[in-house]
Amino acid sequence: MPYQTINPFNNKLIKEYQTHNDKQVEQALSTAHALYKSDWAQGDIKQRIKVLHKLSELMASRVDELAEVVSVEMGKLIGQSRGEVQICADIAKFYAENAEEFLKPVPYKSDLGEAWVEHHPIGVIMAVEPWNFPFYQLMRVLAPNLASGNSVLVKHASIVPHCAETFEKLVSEAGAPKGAYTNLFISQDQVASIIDDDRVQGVALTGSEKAGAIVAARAAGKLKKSTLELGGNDVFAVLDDADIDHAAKAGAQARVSNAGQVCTAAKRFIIHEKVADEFLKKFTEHFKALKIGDPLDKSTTLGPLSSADAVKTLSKQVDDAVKHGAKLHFGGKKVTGNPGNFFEPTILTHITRDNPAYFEEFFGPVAQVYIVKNDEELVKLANDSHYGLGGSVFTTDLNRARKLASQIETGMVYVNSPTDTAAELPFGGVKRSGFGRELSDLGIKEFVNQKLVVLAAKS
Ligand SMILES: NC(=O)C1=CN([C@@H]2O[C@H](COP(=O)(O)OP(=O)(O)OC[C@H]3O[C@@H](n4cnc5c(N)ncnc54)[C@H](O)[C@@H]3O)[C@@H](O)[C@H]2O)C=CC1
Ligand SMILES: CCCCCC(=O)O
Repeated sequence: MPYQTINPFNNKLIKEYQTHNDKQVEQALSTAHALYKSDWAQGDIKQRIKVLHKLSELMASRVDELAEVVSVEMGKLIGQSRGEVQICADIAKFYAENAEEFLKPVPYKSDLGEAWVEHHPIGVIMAVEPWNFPFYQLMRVLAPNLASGNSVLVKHASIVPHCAETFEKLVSEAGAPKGAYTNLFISQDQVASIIDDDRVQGVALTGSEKAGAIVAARAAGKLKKSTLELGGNDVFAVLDDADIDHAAKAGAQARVSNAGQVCTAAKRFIIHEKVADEFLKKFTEHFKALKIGDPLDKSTTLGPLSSADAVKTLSKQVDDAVKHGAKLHFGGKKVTGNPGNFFEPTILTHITRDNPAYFEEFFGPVAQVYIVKNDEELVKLANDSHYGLGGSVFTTDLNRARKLASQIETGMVYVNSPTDTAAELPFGGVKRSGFGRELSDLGIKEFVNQKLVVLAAKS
């Protein structure tokens, strides 16, 4: 698959990038491994933290320039792209300020003697990343691993090569030595060969279930650990005591942000029957008010999908859902008369469990609305999913919210807010949404050797 920059707003090809051959891959792997063996990785963490501080400063000082690269290449609204660049700067700064603390030796009380756990890098990590947050997904894997001393090789999605190349240049400009972070324009087969190589000790993937299953199986076959952050079908639950104006506005935004192409987007809206009519009316009003257009235009509130294929997939999913009995409450079609990859904001209701849509993730501005009688029905419906990534509960009763948050089978639950992300908070899911955690203290320990040392009490 070629690495191409095609602007989703008008489908114009901007640039095609040269792929890397096997000789170049070997060179990258050899350089990354040699760096892992060097004082850079094995020595004082301070030299690595200095690079993360610089990387954070570089990104924070170039928000507008970098945001435009994102919006032109994958269609994100310019304001949201700025937010993505800023959180990347925040993540680099977070690990610069906290990695030393996270990785310091941890003492253990034992009768066997003085005991502690040290944290050591394990080698070269292969990262496979998607297009939907083209800088954030890279920073999420680079920052903790650069801090711990692992070298990172990255295969980015084939539709965001300019983002991939730009990020690699930023890491180098921040002072990282060659081999610390290497972007590879390579094939899926080349990814498999890299995973097989003994110098690679871990694999991190964000993307689809299909890709995750293939890549994690390859890693497991070579007894290597992987972390997976995959699809989601997150609930947005609105209880009978919720602030409906707030929930309707937050819900619409949570569904259409990044044109709905977010693994933790609100996708299944589960509404208490007492407030269903009011919520649906207000939610629909917000969808009606959306303005499609150029992601670079600040007045645009709904951008294009990342590719023409993404529109085709979403359109077929909506048509199939209706064929199987779903009601099209609003929208439902590709936007015509426009060269861009635009799909109407859409609301589907009356989806029964035998409708394929019931279990499907819609990676676009398509909301599924369900109505329940009580909290018990809500939890049953919420957990009746192959996925388990994030979720939100809107209510004014926080005790009720705490109980529901504990009962919903996902990796993350937000109360009175859409699912979000921050450097200091773990991110990840369960079931077919994957395993492992990124960010926070959990993210930096996924690919370190947590080595026990014991000074025996009795010789
Ligand atoms: N969890 C998340 O944040 C994301 C989830 N997705 C899910 O993935 C679906 C498709 O989006 P895509 O970007 O096409 O996801 P994808 O899973 O096809 O691609 C993600 C990354 O994995 C790579 N990849 C795919 N198959 C591979 C293989 N066999 N071996 C090695 N690398 C492989 C891709 O080239 C890309 O770099 C979306 O509809 C959504 O369900 C997509 C983007 C982000
Ligand atoms: C702002 C939320 C980030 C979600 C990243 C993802 O879709 O994998």
